[in-house]
Amino acid sequence: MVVGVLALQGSFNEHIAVLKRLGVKGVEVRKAEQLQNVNSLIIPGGESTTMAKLAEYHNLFPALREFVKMGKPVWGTCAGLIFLADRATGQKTGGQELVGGLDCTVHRNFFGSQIQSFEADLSVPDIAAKEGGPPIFRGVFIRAPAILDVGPGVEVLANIPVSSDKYASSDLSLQGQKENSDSGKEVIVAVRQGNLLATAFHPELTADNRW
Ligand SMILES: NC(=O)CC[C@H](N)C(=O)O
Repeated sequence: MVVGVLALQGSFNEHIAVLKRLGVKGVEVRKAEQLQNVNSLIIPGGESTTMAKLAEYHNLFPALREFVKMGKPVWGTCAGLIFLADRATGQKTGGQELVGGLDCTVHRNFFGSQIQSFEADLSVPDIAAKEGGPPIFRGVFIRAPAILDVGPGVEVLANIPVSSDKYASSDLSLQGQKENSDSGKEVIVAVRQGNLLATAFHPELTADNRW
């Protein structure tokens, strides 16, 4: 198995290092034709507008869309999640091109600016059931996006509580977002839809390899 890591910008080195740790061959992907030599792909975190500009410059979008459509496994982390989403809000003026394929709406920089980056324990029962280990995963959120809604074919793998002021100032209050058991609100931060996996956080920056 050869895993490609989109290496235009962002945390691609960190993903390659984890793959190495797992004994999996990871290769950097910068050109469309390199996608033909990999079985699956990781789209790393970084800055999605910059990454999209670089992908556009290298004419990568058609090949990336084709890769997703072919049903090959693709995992997007953070900016990579934004790439995979069918719909995005909170974009810079003029928006940005998306690969799409993942039936969800993602909100860029949902939790605020860079200094509002944080770590949080996430409840991950599905991951624990499939991969073993504790039912908790330490999520590293760096100027992270959040998923505001998902289509019926999307499996939610992790949520995070959102404070009521954040909730009131976001698009969420309009969308009847799910309430958690403590009557707080939550947003989605990890999903799976068939061959696509997406996380708003950065598992490659932790020692927990389950994702
Ligand atoms: N860590 C990340 O990938 C952050 C994503 C970034 N805020 C963006 O919108 O592209």
